[in-house]
Amino acid sequence: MDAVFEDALRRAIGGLRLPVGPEAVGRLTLFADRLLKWNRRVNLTAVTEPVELAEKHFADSLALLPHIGASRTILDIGSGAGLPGLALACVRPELQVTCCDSVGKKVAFVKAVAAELRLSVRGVAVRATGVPEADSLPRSDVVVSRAMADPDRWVPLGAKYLAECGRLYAMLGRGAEREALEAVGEQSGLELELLEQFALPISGAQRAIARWRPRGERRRAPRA
Ligand SMILES: C[S@@+](CC[C@H](N)C(=O)[O-])C[C@H]1O[C@@H](n2cnc3c(N)ncnc32)[C@H](O)[C@@H]1O
Repeated sequence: MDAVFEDALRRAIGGLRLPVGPEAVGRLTLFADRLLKWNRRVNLTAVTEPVELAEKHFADSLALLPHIGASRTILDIGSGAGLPGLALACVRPELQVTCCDSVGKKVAFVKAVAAELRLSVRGVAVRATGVPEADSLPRSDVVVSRAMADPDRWVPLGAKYLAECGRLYAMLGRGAEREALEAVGEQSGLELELLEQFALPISGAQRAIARWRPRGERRRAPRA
């Protein structure tokens, strides 16, 4: 992977004030290098321009870091080539991360990079159906999807995988409407706890992170 990617990644991480050390930048750069190499024979991503890849995929995925606190387990449903799950594990190797996707070749890629980096990331090739045991997917402290489905479809599905005191996240593009996110949460017994709208620092592209908690749970510093 070239220096252009690494420089853009550092700039984007700095602009978002994310806690990412030099060793993690090294792991993320290796991840990006393998992504572009695999992408020549297996279609994993449409974004191959280094600055765009660094900012719009990698740094954007890492925007979840300040929110996950002391959580120990993360389930990324529809992780594709490992975003955000594998990227988060590059920065927080102590996390137990499960990346799931219905496309086997994407999961094969995640498994190969996780093995090379010796990260505790489990790849599961399955179409998540909302039944954790049947899907062989763990209930987790953080259940997240990025660009996987509209909140209307994601929230009722993702809610089924929450561990006790867990938090459900959606990583969204522009156009996240608070009222709609509140309503979709209510239908699944959840309460919208956070909606953070932000701009990526290089392109100015708009992003949002939404977080729901089980309704009625006492407000506290979340584990997630
Ligand atoms: C647009 S891609 C996003 C990939 C990745 N999260 C990212 O941000 O680059 C959506 C992915 O979700 C996967 N997907 C959609 N529905 C799924 C389901 N029910 N279970 C598992 N994977 C699913 C698709 O196979 C696809 O790889």
